[in-house]
Amino acid sequence: ADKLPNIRILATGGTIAGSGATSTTTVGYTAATVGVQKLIDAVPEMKTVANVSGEQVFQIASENMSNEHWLKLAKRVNELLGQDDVDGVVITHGTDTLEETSYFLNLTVKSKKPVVLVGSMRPSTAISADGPINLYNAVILAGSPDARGRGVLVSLNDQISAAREVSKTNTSTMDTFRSPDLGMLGYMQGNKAYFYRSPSRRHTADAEFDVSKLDRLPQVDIVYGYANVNRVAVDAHLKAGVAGLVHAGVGNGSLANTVKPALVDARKQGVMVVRASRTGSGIVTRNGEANDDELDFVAADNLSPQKARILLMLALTKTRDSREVQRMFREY
Ligand SMILES: NC(=O)C[C@H](N)C(=O)O
Repeated sequence: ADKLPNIRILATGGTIAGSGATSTTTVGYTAATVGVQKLIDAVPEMKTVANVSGEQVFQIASENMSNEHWLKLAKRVNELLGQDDVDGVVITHGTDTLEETSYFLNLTVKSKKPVVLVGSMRPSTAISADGPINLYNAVILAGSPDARGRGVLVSLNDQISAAREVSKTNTSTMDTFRSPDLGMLGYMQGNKAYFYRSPSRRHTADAEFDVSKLDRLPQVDIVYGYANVNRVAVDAHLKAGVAGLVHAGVGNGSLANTVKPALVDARKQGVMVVRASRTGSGIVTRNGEANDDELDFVAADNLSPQKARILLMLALTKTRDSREVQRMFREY
């Protein structure tokens, strides 16, 4: 067993650690009830592919994920990856915000060692639960030399995806994790990881963000665009003292006449404004549907509003200069 990789499993909750009333309960179950040792014991096959040990970092349904959870997790991952006796980390996580935690770690983990996020769509008590096979594959992936240096990875449903691109796209099917337009990085098949490409934006060891000394992050919120929208939400966030706002606009990040003046007011008060899109794919062009140079706004590139929020929070830990923030949105 000497040559097997040492993989630490950090458990955070979610449906993968959920249980239902019966084996046919696949909705209306309770997330985050099963502890990490039980998750490991359910997949004894892992012992043949890695030396696995577990640790419960917290135990929540991922709709309750917070900045504080992220800081705690990032610090722990960095601590572990700094140890010679840890070759990779697997994080079990609820699927609702899995894409957000992955991108946060993609920007804050300081190592080339593999970090793999995994979840499931069916609770552990269900017929054909997907958690055990997903966990098994995630452990193999985290122990694969080929996974090194590719940024934080997400693996469910026999697929490998990049933290920056992947999103939960369906409320309940097992093929819910997709990277619209850009596609996955590879497959898990026959106990092996197969890669076909790598993310091209900066990440992990090459990222400039450092959360090691932070115990909170700047407040950044999202406001949504839709027909008949008004400025109430922007004003409320402004009043609450937000440091940044991501506008999940229609189309190419368009701003309604009713909302634009509110965002201009926000910017004048020092709030950083990022224009994103609610469409789910594509680039929000700088100076496209709004004159960002003149308004001093930032365009989100092709980051979803929820991922733009994460990059903006981390950007605001380093700068209050909108051009510098725009540079980061080009590079990460
Ligand atoms: N499938 C899941 O994991 C959903 C659950 N609500 C969670 O994100 O924790």
